[in-house]
Order: sequence, then structure tokens, then C-alpha cells
Amino acid sequence: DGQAAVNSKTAEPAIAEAGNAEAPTPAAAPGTAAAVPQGRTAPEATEMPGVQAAERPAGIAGADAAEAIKARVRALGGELVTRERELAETEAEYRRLMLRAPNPPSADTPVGASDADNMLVKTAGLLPVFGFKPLDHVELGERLGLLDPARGVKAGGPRSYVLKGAGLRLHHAVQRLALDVLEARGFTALEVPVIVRPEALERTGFWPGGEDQVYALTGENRMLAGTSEVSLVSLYSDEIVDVSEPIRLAGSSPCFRSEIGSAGRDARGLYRVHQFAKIEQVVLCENDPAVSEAMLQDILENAEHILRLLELPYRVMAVCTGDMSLKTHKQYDIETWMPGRDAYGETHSASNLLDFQARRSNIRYRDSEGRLRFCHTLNNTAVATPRILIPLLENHQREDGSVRIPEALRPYMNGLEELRAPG
Ligand SMILES: Nc1ncnc2c1ncn2[C@@H]1O[C@H](COS(=O)(=O)NC(=O)[C@@H](N)CO)[C@@H](O)[C@H]1O
Repeated sequence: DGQAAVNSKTAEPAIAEAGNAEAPTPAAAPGTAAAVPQGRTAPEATEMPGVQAAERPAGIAGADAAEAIKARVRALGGELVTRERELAETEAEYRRLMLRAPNPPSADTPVGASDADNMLVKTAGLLPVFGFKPLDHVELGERLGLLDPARGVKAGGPRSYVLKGAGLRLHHAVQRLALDVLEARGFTALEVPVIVRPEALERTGFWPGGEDQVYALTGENRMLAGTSEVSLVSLYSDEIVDVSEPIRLAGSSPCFRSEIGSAGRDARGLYRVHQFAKIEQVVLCENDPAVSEAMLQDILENAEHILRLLELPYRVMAVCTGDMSLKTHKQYDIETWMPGRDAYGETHSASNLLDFQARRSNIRYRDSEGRLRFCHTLNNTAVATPRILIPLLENHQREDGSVRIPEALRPYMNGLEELRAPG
């Protein structure tokens, strides 16, 4: 479900040069237009580089020489204007191309063409064995009074849903559980903007390319973010941060996606909808592949821990090159068993972006030698709902159509231990 990347149509701060994050703004050569404050003429020609400081001629000859030099200055001024326009055009083209330069995949990323080439890393939890034909989440949800898909469509059109009663409480419970797990693991819980500026999408690598995945607000230069990752990373843009301890952020937000290109895929139920909720993990750390690799394992484990608390069987996949978006260096997806599909379905996506986002967002830190370096950034889903309700309902269903609530979730459901059909 990641978002890919292509054309940019928005203003964009310059991409800092590779490697020299401390690149000072190049001082214009003395006497050139850039160095001459507005409204002043260039200093005496003899101070101009490249113009021979001729011997000061005496008398009439001197007047001719002065004229010649003034003509030269005018000519240089005209050439300067041309050169500066060419430079601006070249820099704009350079930035346009750099915005499309993909992040190199890690050496251990499987090479492949599509998700079919993703590699199994591990499976966890036992698949349920039902002594009966299991119902899918839509049937379960309607019988238990948790969903009302038909009425959702009336309001929102296709790929809309309605959560009702205990269905809504489950939706909140899984988010509260995820937030508690993350806060206990040093994450700061945040609610952040979902209405975002185009720059935020470009500086986090969703644009150029993901324009059609995003809903735009008519008449305003604002979009609805598909994930709070956009705002969480942008919180620190253009800042020098302290990552002596990694910065761990837990974002809670609705997410909006046009799902252009998904056509009729997963059109039934809660799997692929235009609006959903997610608790998002974002980490900023120092520019050290060993550190960000360790952080990737951390945020993966956080998600696995939540799945174990929900007592859901899952597997971890190493995502291949052909299934990664341009901003990703290394990615794992977690797929959770969905009996209604008799298959695993993606529920989490964990990525290490190295300095790809930090470079575009200009997020730096001072290393032990005092040098300014771009951070590494990572993200992973902690929980995305209502999609997670699919395995939650389907794996824990009983023959009588009731659904057991996992122990760890009960405190968030007022102690409720199971869901039963009303009446
Ligand atoms: N259209 C959708 N409907 C319901 N859930 C979705 C939809 N798109 C994505 N999700 C859920 O959100 C999770 C994360 O989405 S993602 O695009 O793969 N990755 C991100 O957004 C990253 N920021 C990590 O969370 C997915 O694994 C899936 O569980």
C-alpha cells in the first residue's frame, strides 16, 4: 500500500548538495551583481576582477580609456544577466531531476519485479483451525451490529464504511492499545496536521509521483495526507535536532487515500477504503546505517508485539526492489492472517529511508566531531484500522458467530470479553 513517486508541480527549497550539509551560501564574487546591494552601481571598474587595472592614463587618452572601461562594464552586466538566467534554469532542472532520483535499495533487499518476489522472513502464531465454515468480517460485522457498509456508501460512495457500537469501540481500542505500547517504549504521542501543504509531501518523498494518490482541497493549495508520516517528519524540517537519543514519534491521525489505480481491488468491506485511522511510528536518528538498521528492527518488533497482544498470526516479508517506492532504502511488510480471504493481508509496512527524507526536509544534527549531517528517518505502522479489524474479527470468531476479545484488548473495551449478536 505504499505510495510511489513522479512529477512535481510545486515550489521546492533547493536540495542541499550531497555531503556538504554545511555548504555555506556561496558568497558572490566581489563586484558581481549579487554582491552589489540593490540600487548601487558596481564599484569602480579598476576593482572589477578580469578587467585589467590599466595604468591611469593622463589627459584626453584617459577619457577614452574610461569610456572603454564603462562600455566593458555594461557589456559584462548584460552577460551576467544572461548567465544568471541560464544558471537558474539549470538549477531548476537539476532539482527537478534530483527529486526523482530514487533512494538506493539496501544490499540485502531482495531484487524483484512485484510483491510476488517479496521474501518470507518469518511466520508467527498458529493459523486457526475452524471446525466450521468461518464467516468473513463483513458477515460477522453485520450480524454483530458492528458495521453498516450499505449506509456508508450512501454518504461517502464506494470504499466507505460505517462502524457502529462495539465496532467503533474496537476501532478505538486497538489505537489506544498501540499508543500505550509505543509510549511505554519511549515514543511521544502526537496529533498532527492531516491537511498539509504540498511542500510537506514533496519534502517527505511522496511527491513528485504520488499526486494522484492524494485528495486535494479545491481552491486551496492544501492536500489530505495519506499518512501522518508526512507531518511527523515535517515537524523537524529546516531544524538542527538532537538525536543523541533517537527521536521516537507516535502519530495518531485519520488517513485519506484516493486509491487511484486500485480499480475494483478489495472493494468489499474494510480492507481498502478512502478514509482510515492509523497510529504511526516515525523515528529520526543519526546518520549511521548500523543505527538506522537497529531502529528498523525496533519499529518492526513494536508492531509484532501489538499483533501478539491481539493474538493474531502473521508473517514478516522483506519487500523486494520492484515493490518499494522511490524513497525507500529497506522495507519489511507485516501480513496478518485473514481467514475470510484464506490468505495473509498486508497490515503494516516498515521502512528505513536513510537520509532521503532528511535531505529533502533539511533535517540535520551535529555529530561527535561537530559536523552537520543529515539524519536518517524511519517509519512503520503501529496499527491501521479498520483494516486490522478484519483479522481481529475473523481469527477470533466462534461457531456460534460470537467473537472472543483478546485479553490485552479487554481493558480498552470496558472489560468486555466477547462480542455477541444483539438480542
Ligand atoms: N486504503 C487503505 N484502506 C485501509 N487501510 C489502508 C489503506 N492503505 C493503507 N492502509 C493500511 O495502512 C498501512 C500503512 O500504509 S502504507 O502505505 O503501507 N505505509 C505507510 O503509510 C507508512 N507511513 C507506514 O505506516 C497498510 O499496511 C495498511 O494496513
